[in-house]
Amino acid sequence: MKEAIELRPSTPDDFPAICRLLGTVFHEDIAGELKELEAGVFEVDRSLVTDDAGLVVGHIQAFTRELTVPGAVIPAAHVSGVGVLPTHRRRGLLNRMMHRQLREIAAAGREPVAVLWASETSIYPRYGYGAAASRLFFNIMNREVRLPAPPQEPSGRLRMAEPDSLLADMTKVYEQMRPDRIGWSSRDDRWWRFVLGDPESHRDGATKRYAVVHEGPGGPTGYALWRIKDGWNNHGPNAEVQVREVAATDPETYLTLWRFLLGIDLSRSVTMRLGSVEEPLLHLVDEPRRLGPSFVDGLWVRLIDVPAALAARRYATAVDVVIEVTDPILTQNSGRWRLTGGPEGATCTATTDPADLACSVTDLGAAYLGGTSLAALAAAGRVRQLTANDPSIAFRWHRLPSPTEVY
Ligand SMILES: CC(=O)SCCNC(=O)CCNC(=O)[C@H](O)C(C)(C)COP(=O)(O)OP(=O)(O)OC[C@H]1O[C@@H](n2cnc3c(N)ncnc32)[C@H](O)[C@@H]1OP(=O)(O)O
Repeated sequence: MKEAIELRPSTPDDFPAICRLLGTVFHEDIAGELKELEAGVFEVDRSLVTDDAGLVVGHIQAFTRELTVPGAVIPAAHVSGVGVLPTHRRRGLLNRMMHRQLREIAAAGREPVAVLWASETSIYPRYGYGAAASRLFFNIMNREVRLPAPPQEPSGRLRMAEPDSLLADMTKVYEQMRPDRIGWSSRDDRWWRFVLGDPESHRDGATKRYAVVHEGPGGPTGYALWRIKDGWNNHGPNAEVQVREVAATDPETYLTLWRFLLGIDLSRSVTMRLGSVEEPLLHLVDEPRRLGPSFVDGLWVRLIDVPAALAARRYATAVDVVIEVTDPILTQNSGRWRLTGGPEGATCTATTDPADLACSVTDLGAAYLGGTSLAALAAAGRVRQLTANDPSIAFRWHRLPSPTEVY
């Protein structure tokens, strides 16, 4: 018998209904420029809807992008646009969409991992997604922090212009940095348009987006994107500089960009929602506490193909370990896997040898980018270390993951 609510691939004709649905569940109006931005990255063949007698009541999609992981850049399904209408919630529709999507990604065999940003942290562990990367939220009292003095003879200059006109420079900087920045996603032209998109509805009373590029003798070495929310109170000017992204290929550029952002006239605070947990700013200012940093979860990782994913990244130290994995959804991942490798590469094969470590696919996903320590998960009782062969250090990396964008 046909199920009352059908789960089916989307068609191009579904797009307006999908926008209405996502607008409803995320409490915003997806129209105008915002709808165009969504259309620009929409991949109809990676979108599923649940359909109740012709009405789109649920949606899930994936984007085809790359992700930087320790020592490698790999294909990763970027899952997004998950929603179920309030009239149809808690009837298992997300369950159905999520299971089917995971199976389809696995069957296609292209992407060893999937990633997402979670609207609520309790939703995704049940589907094998582990919290793999944190981000830092900064709320900076910019008049109360000092940066080191600028160099006597700066090696470059700042050039402010319309963001679109700086696209080539920003792309150059981003691509130079991306191979070594764990958690960064590839950005083709469509994704740069999405990142630079500036719909009025996202400004919340702030200005349009501004951009500045730092130009060194050999070309662009960094850029920053921000808006300003104007404000005045009894003390006078009280504007907030809202920093979206700062990318710099060298420390001098980084310092120059932050000196510029922290010094914008009439501002009394600078905020940044997607700071790296290793943001160099923490080590530059004289009063790091005045940066007002707070941790939040960022990127969630799901290992689609455990052996392929484990072999795709590199390891900080030599590793030769047997991991027993449980995966109730993609059951082909369940079993014992021998991971052998180190900084130069790795292999991972099925084994019948006894396990050194036992964990769920969710916890392995959490540890995959080197941002969550297996030892910390073991201390929480989520990972079981069964022998003295502990791969915790090998799974870390010289940089912590620093995802840059919510998609
Ligand atoms: C990657 C992204 O796009 S993140 C964005 C996710 N979307 C949103 O937050 C938009 C608003 N919320 C929604 O649209 C819906 O509530 C959804 C999509 C989160 C859940 O859809 P539903 O169809 O109600 O979920 P479903 O009935 O399949 O529930 C699956 C399980 O998740 C749990 N669950 C569902 N939503 C939530 C939630 N918001 N918080 C905690 N647990 C949840 C359910 O309790 C259920 O648990 P069980 O399997 O132990 O019984």
